[in-house]
Amino acid sequence: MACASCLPVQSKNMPWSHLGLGFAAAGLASVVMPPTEALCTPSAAASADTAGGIDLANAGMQAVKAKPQVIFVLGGPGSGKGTQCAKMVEEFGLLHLSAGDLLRAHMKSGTPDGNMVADMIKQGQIVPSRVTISLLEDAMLKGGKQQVLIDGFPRNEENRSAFESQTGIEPEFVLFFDCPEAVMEQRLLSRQEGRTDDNIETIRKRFKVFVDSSMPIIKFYERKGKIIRDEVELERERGEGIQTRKTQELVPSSICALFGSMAHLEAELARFEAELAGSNGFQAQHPPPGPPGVPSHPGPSALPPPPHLLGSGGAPPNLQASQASLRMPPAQVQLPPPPQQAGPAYPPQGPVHLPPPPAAYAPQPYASQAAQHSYAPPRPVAQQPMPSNYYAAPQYPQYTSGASGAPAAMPVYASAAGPSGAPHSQQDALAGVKAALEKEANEKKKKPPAMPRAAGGEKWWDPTLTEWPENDFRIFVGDLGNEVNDDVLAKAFQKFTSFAKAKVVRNKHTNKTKGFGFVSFTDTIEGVKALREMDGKYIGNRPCKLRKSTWDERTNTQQLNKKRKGHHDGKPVLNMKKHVGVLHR
Ligand SMILES: Nc1ncnc2c1ncn2[C@@H]1O[C@H](COP(=O)(O)OP(=O)(O)O)[C@@H](O)[C@H]1O
Ligand SMILES: O=c1ccn([C@@H]2O[C@H](COP(=O)(O)OP(=O)(O)O)[C@@H](O)[C@H]2O)c(=O)[nH]1
Repeated sequence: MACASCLPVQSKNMPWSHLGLGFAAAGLASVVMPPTEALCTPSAAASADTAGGIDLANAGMQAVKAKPQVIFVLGGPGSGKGTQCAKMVEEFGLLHLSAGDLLRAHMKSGTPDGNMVADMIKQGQIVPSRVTISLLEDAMLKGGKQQVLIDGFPRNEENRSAFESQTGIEPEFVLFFDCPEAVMEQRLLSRQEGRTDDNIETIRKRFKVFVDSSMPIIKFYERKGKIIRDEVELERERGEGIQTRKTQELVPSSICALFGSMAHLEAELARFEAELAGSNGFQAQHPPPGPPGVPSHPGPSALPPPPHLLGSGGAPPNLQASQASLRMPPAQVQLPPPPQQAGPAYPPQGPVHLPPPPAAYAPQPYASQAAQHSYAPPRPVAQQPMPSNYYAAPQYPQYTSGASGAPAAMPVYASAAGPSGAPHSQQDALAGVKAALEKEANEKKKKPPAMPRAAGGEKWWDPTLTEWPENDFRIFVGDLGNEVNDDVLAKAFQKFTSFAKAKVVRNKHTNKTKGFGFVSFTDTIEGVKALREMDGKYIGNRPCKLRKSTWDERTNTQQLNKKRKGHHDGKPVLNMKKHVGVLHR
C-alpha cells in the first residue's frame, strides 16, 4: 500500500512522478520490484540508488520515473485474457489487474456507482472511464509492483485517452488475443463463473461492442507498432470442444523483452560502458593481453554482478526463478581492437557478432511445463571455452523465442540504436520481439515433416504421429480411469509380443488424462488378437473399450486430397497454417 501522505497526490495528478529517482534506473526494475510504500521514503529511494552496490551516478544513468510499466491485454470477451494473464503472473510475478474483475467487485459495494456498473455489465456496455480508471489507479498503487498487466482495458477510445491523460502512462505494448467469435462464444457459454453477462444475449452484445469500440483501440496501437498479436490456433480435442494454444511461446518472449529493454539491459550496458571508459583505464581492469599477435580485449566485468545474479537479496523468488530459466550462457561479443589509450572514446562501435545460443537455453513453453510446479528451476549453464580475443558480455536475459531456442532479436548491441548501441525505447524491444516471432514462425514452417490428419471436417499436419511405428496396427483404448498412465497401459498389452508403444492422451495444458489412449503393434494379426482379447478387460480400475484406430485412413495425404473437391492431382493442399495438433483418435 502507498504511504498515506502520498496517496491523495498520487491518485489524482501525475501519480507516479513523485517516486523520483529510482529502482528502474538502477537496473533493478526488471528484477527487484520494491513495494510502492518503500519508495515513498527518502531512505528507501536512496538505498535503491545504490542497490546491489551499483553507483548510479558513476554509471552515468539518468533518473527514471518509477511509473508502473503497463502492458494492456486486449481481446474479445472469452479470448483468454484472464487465463493467459494468470500464466504470466505465475511466470513473471507481475501485477495482474482485470478491469472487469475490479468492476465486478465494485458492483457489490451497493453504492450508486456500483449499481450503475452492475446494470452496464449486465447489458454488455462499457462503464464510464472515470469509474474504471480510478479503480485501476487504486489497485496499481495498492499492488505496489512495477510491471502491471491491465486486462480488458481500455475498451474504447475514451477509456484510452482518459487513462493516458489521467495517469500519464502509456502501455509498453499491447497483447492482443485474436480469437474467432465462435470459439469465444463456446467458451463463454461454458465459463460457469456465475456472471450476469455470460448469457447468449449479452454475449452477442459484447461481441458487437468489441468490434465497434475496442477494435479501433487495437488499430490505434497497431499504428503505433505496439501490438503483439496472438492468433489463436484451433485444435479440436475430443470431448473438450475447441482448444487453443500458442500464447505460451509468445508471451514469455514479450515479457522478457520488456524486462530486458526497460531497465535490465540498459543497466548492463551502462555498466559495460562505464567499465570501458572507467577512470582507472581499462587495461587496469581487464586481464592481461592475449598471446602475441592477438589484440588484447576487455575481459569480464570488474563491477558488481548484474542484479539478476545477486541472489536472495535481489529479485523476488518468482522473478529470480523465471529469469534464471530464461537465462542463457554469456554471449560472446567480438569487439573491435581497442584504441591505444583508454577513455571515453572507446565505446564499442560497429557490428557485434553474437553466436546463436544452444537450444538448451530456450525458455520452456508453458506446455512443456504443464507437469511442473510454478517455477522451473534454473537449468545448469554450460560454459563454453572462450577464445582469448572474445569478450564475455555480462549475462542478461536473452531474448529467446519459444521452444525453438532461436535467438530473438538482440536490440542491445546489435540494434541501430543510439550512439552507445543501447536500446532507447520499448520500440526496440518490440521490434525485437516481432523479429523473434517472425523467425520462430519461419522456423516452425521448416520443422520436420508432420503427418496429415483430418477430423471433424478439418485437415492439418500432426507432428506427433511420426512418433509411432510405421505401418503399425493401432488400437484406440477408451474409458480409461485417471490412474492409467503410459506405463499402466503398456503393462496391460505387453504380453502381446509385437506390442510397440502405448500412449495415454493428455491435455496439453493441464496434463490431465483425457481418458483414452492408443496402443500400437507391429504385427497386425497380433494386434487383432489383442483387440479381441482385451476389449472390456480392466485396465486400472475400469473396463476398457477398444476399437481399431483409423488414424491411418486420415493421414494419407493423397487420399485426403483426392477426397477434396476440385483436387484430383494428389498434391498436398492441406492448410498447414491452422493446426498443430497433438491428438489423434
Ligand atoms: N486456450 C484455451 N482453450 C480452451 N479454453 C480456454 C482457453 N483459454 C481460456 N479458456 C476458457 O475460456 C473461458 C474464457 O477465458 P477467460 O480467460 O476468462 O477469457 P477473457 O478473460 O478473455 O474473458 C474460461 O472458462 C477459460 O477457462
Ligand atoms: O474496462 C472495462 C472492462 C470491463 N467493463 C465491463 O465489464 C464487462 C466484462 O469485462 P471482462 O473484461 O471482465 O470480461 P470479458 O467480457 O472480456 O470476458 C464488460 O462487458 C463491460 O461491461 C467495462 O465496462 N470496462
